[in-house]
Amino acid sequence: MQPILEISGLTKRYAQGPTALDAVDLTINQGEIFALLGPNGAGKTTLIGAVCGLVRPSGGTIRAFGMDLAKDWRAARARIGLVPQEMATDMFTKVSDAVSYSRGLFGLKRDPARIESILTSLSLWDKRDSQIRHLSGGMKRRVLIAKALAHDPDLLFLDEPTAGVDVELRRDMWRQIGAMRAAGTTIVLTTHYIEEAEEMADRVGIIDKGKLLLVEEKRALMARMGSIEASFALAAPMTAVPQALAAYPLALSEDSKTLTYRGHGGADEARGEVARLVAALVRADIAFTALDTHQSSLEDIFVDLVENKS
Ligand SMILES: Nc1ncnc2c1ncn2[C@@H]1O[C@H](COP(=O)(O)OP(=O)(O)OP(=O)(O)O)[C@@H](O)[C@H]1O
Repeated sequence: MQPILEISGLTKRYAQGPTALDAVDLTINQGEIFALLGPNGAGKTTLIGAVCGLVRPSGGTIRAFGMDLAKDWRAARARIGLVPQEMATDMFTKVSDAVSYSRGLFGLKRDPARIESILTSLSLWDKRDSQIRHLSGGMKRRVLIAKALAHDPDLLFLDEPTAGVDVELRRDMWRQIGAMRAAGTTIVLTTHYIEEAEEMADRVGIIDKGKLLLVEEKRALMARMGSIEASFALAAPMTAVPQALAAYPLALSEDSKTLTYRGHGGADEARGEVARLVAALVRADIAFTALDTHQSSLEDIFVDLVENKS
């Protein structure tokens, strides 16, 4: 895959604050959805700000589309879109004017057909003549996305796109983001909703206290660090794990009534292993009355990583 953004040794020390970014190296590939995960204050917004020209780095380099941002700033920035956390637009502006204006900021000609297409794709066309202040919180979020798309960026940053929105709108936003990727846009989003990264990202980066702790394919990460626990409630208590099941990592509870399996791997592997174990129990004539399984999620992995480093 072609790198579209190459960040190297990026450091930001705020004068009156902490080291918000500490020598971050990160490459974003063309066409991917990359989720940057981290707790509050981890440095996510600072990282986006450095790429989008809102934060002046203390050190390091950023190359976008092969251009050094420090030198070819304007040309590189023209191909980058940013959906910020908060709206800085004049609330009295009409939706379509706000989006047109954003396009104009990048020196592009007016293009009413393009604005219509963006507004339609975000279900905002009906609201095109409404002043932004009259829109619901969810609609305002969509306006932020429309404004970021107005100059047809190739690389789009979304800073906490679904913070504080209801579940329905969140799912809708995920669909929208999926559609943008399908249309060829590379997407970097920050989130502290792990479910969001789990649902959408191709790759995940975990940042904490300004340091990038890990960058990995989501599937590989979940397969490498994932785990599964399966507990069998036994029909009859047993005194020890039978020899026939010695090959499985099993533990018997103190009351001898529950047999628990703890294994590692991704969802598919884990399901296969539990299915084999069930067959082995049946062959060994061990009856159980209930089976309870827990598959670790990206959330468990994230908590493990961030807690172990702090
Ligand atoms: N303008 C600033 N001046 C001083 N310190 C700052 C400034 N902006 C951010 N910080 C600090 O830098 C650190 C990183 O902040 P940043 O906003 O990048 O984190 P974040 O991961 O985006 O957090 P959140 O999820 O809460 O938005 C925090 O400790 C924050 O307090």
